[in-house]
Amino acid sequence: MSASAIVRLENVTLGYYTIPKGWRSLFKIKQPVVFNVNLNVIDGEKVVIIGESGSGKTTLLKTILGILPPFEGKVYVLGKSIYDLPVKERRKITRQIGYVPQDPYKSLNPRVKVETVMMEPLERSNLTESEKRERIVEALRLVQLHERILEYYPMQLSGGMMQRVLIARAIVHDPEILILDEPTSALDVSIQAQVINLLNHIQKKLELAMLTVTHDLAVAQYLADRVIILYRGRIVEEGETRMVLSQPSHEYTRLLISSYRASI
Ligand SMILES: Nc1ncnc2c1ncn2[C@@H]1O[C@H](COP(=O)(O)OP(=O)(O)OP(=O)(O)O)[C@@H](O)[C@H]1O
Repeated sequence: MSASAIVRLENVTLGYYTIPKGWRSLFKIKQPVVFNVNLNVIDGEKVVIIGESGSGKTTLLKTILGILPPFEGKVYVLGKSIYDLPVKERRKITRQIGYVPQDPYKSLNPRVKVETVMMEPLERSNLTESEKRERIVEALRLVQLHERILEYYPMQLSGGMMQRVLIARAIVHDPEILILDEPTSALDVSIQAQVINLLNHIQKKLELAMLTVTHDLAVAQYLADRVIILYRGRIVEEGETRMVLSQPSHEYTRLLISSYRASI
């Protein structure tokens, strides 16, 4: 494996265990939803996985985040095969990932102040309270939020501000990679471009690797050095963004591009 690979998937097949109708819960069958995926995200690289709803994007992220062991294959994060490690060790590695979940409205507990949300990734660190505070203020500054919002509850924030809080929380512990699940899909169109610009700015400033999953070709166009097209759980095409979008080789990619063009 290359020394600078932050995330690497080798021949990964994964999915869920389901209980067939009429059977007791002892009897479970494997239901793969992602098949034989190979993926490599290197230091400082921006990769976007594009796929329609149900194609397996979130499932793929769950395995990288250490919460869904694959049926087959190896998942490396920061050079370690995470499912070959004891759970405690695995968590130590996956805590070095910054993660922004799919829906800001559902991801923030309405009864928990922004300050507590921001403190969470720093709980296990050796930093002093004032160093933690400094980190938090710096992360908020990077997402262009004032520290006074630490006293707010999520309900007092707009959707765009909630998303910025989630991005700030994902970078506050200085991760090696930022992983984003549909970072713009819950936001108003007018806010989407701002969030994309912000993410590009943060990625450049912190020199982070960034892995995003989305169904939205526009997100890929503005947020990816490299795109991966996922169709029904299989990678059907990948390459440099401009090349794939201008000269798609797979039928599904062509279809995605033509429906995107028709929508703008
Ligand atoms: N906990 C689960 N148990 C069983 N099947 C699941 C579970 N979560 C997801 N699935 C199934 O796995 C498939 C892929 O789902 P996944 O959420 O990864 O897709 P997605 O591309 O992220 O779509 P979306 O953008 O709509 O979330 C779907 O068929 C879904 O129904």
